[in-house]
Amino acid sequence: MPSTTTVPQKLTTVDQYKTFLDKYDTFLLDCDGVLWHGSHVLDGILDTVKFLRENGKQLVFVTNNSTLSRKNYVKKFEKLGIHASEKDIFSSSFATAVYLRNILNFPKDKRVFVIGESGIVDELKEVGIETCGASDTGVVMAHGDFGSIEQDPTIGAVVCGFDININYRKLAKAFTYLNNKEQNAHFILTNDDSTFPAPNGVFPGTGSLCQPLVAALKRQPMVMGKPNQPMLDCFFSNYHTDPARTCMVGDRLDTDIAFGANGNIATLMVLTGVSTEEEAVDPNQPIKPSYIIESFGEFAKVGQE
Ligand SMILES: C[C@H](OP(=O)(O)O)C(=O)O
Ligand SMILES: [Mg+2]
Repeated sequence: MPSTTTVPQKLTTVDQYKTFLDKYDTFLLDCDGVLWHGSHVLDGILDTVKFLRENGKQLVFVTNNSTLSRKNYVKKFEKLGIHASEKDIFSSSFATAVYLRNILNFPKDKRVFVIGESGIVDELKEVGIETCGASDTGVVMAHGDFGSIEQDPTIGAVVCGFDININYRKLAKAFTYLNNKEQNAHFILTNDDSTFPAPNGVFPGTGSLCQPLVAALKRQPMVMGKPNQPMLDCFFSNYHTDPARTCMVGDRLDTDIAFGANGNIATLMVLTGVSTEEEAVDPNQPIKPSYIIESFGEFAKVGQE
């Protein structure tokens, strides 16, 4: 149940895998660091997904990666050999759109300035929210250009997600809108993952990219993704699974495992992403996984017996 167990159980044998799998009907699967690194599917994942589905398990994908919309995630999954439908994919860009529309009731006459990629733009468009800023990609500034950064009263929120082409101009515009106290624009992060795993290591993630704004504004943003309430609400308002037979599978203690703990479901931490086994068993670690396994692809061995 809640992932604050004192000692996580390390799964290492096929018998232990079987016993574990028999306990759960639904698996919430993190993507980066569990299923893949970028566009490189990890060993055993395709066979594991096939085996679990053949045995009636429900797989739902929950990713803090805001760079794609759910529609484009479906295409990514298909390209990588995994069938997935939009309703089974919860991305932080989707959670952001749901939050702006349903919780903030975002005004029709306002726009969102985006530091981020198409995932945010497309998901906000899906709920009828106009965006700007994404087109600033590649637009560099010269020291004489500060005059081109002007107030914009139509901006009701700044949303910051992973933006591989983040630049000073985007930060200067976002700062200008957020620093205008009368405008009172919302400051929203799709997720605050400090890093993300790529095939050749970890790199700065959204939580690191937005720090210039946090420092300049002396203001903390609202964060949508795991382990926070907007992503929890997004999943649990769409899926009514039995918490006792639902397990979150992730590679990060501070997002995935904390998300499972906040949702009062069991958690399985894999060692193919960011967090390490040493961190997970550290007595000072506040949130511990229920279980640990080398990789999610290990479960393919149950099907190969
Ligand atoms: C952003 C990305 O999200 P995930 O798919 O792991 O939630 C990551 O930080 O690894
Ligand atoms: Mg991950």
